[in-house]
Amino acid sequence: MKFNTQLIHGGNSEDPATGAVSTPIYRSSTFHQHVLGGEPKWEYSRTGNPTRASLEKLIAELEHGTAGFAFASGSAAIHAVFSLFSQGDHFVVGSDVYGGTFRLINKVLKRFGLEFTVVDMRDLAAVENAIQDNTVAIYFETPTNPLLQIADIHAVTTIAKRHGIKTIVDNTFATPYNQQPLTLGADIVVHSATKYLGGHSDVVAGLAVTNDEQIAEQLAFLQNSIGSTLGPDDSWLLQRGMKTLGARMRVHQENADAVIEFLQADPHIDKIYYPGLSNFTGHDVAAKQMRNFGAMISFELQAGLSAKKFVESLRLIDLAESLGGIESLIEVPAVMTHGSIPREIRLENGIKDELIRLSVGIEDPEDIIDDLKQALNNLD
Ligand SMILES: Cc1ncc(COP(=O)(O)O)c(C=O)c1O
Ligand SMILES: N[C@@H](CCSC[C@H](N)C(=O)O)C(=O)O
Repeated sequence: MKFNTQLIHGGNSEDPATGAVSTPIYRSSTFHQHVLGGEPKWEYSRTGNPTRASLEKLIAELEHGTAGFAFASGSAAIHAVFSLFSQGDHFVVGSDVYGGTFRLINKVLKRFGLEFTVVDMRDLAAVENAIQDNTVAIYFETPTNPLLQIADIHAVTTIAKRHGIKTIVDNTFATPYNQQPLTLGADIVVHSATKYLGGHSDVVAGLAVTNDEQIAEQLAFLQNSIGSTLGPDDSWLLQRGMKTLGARMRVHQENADAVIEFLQADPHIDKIYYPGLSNFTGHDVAAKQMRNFGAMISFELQAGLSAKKFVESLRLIDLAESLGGIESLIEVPAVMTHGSIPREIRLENGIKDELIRLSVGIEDPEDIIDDLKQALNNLD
């Protein structure tokens, strides 16, 4: 089955109990057991729920994994994945990951004895040099949030395999439509499904996928033990949204291409961060490992122009945290999504105070561009 067909017919395309074409919402916390001490397929909804199971099967299929796991948020999925490891284990982490992931690492996981070295994932020598005797995994995003940096997944997983350690990739920005890290050697993929997978800014959810049987077994154990599972209503909503991922991504891309062309020509713009630009570091790697470059664009205005005035002047594009929804969203990472990272570390990692991040939606591109144009001209 090809990708778009899989989106629509994957998971449990027909409910085994009723033949329903849309997986029903099994809003039941527990299930009748016919035999005492038997091995029922369904026993309790934290352990397993048929609506969630359909979604978990679908994401496993889309990412070419063997097992998928749905969580109450992307952060919960990431937390469960790090919970696979133990006190004293060391990780190499990409220097540009979502601010909340840094917060989880620095304020929570370190308290439980996990150790981290932060590295620019574009520098493969630095990645290898950061590996220690107690390193167990490399964790990174590509493209990254918010600088759209590109890491060579196959090259990183080759290093990891050479050292007998695991690779974990946050595939939120690319989605399995544009990139499938497990096929490039990664062991675990995580998603904030709140973003492109859900696609309508109406559900908070997280997913993890693996093709390693042992990891799958442990993740099932952790998902049940920690209990941060996705409920049946949100599981249904997420799978419903995912059915149109391919169709949405095609329009997101067309619109992003148009917006890039506009931004490149506008005199108010100083710098654009977008892997589709041929002079952007990592462009060749992105072209090799991604189907297309996606619809996340970051940029900086010319010195002296106010990012605050610009984003507050927009009329159509919403000033809001999050991304990947059908509506265009804009934000200033230093103040909003990455505000939890101390300023000196943020600056060290290249996230300037005035950086602007745009998630290009699927509205008519002329309207998106007209709005950008009027807000930019308002700065004159
Ligand atoms: C790349 C990335 N990973 C993980 C997360 C965490 O996801 P969630 O908000 O669903 O917890 C986010 C945003 O929140 C993100 O942008
Ligand atoms: N205020 C939230 C930040 C949410 S960021 C959401 C998303 N990852 C994005 O990058 O837009 C928090 O403190 O967690």
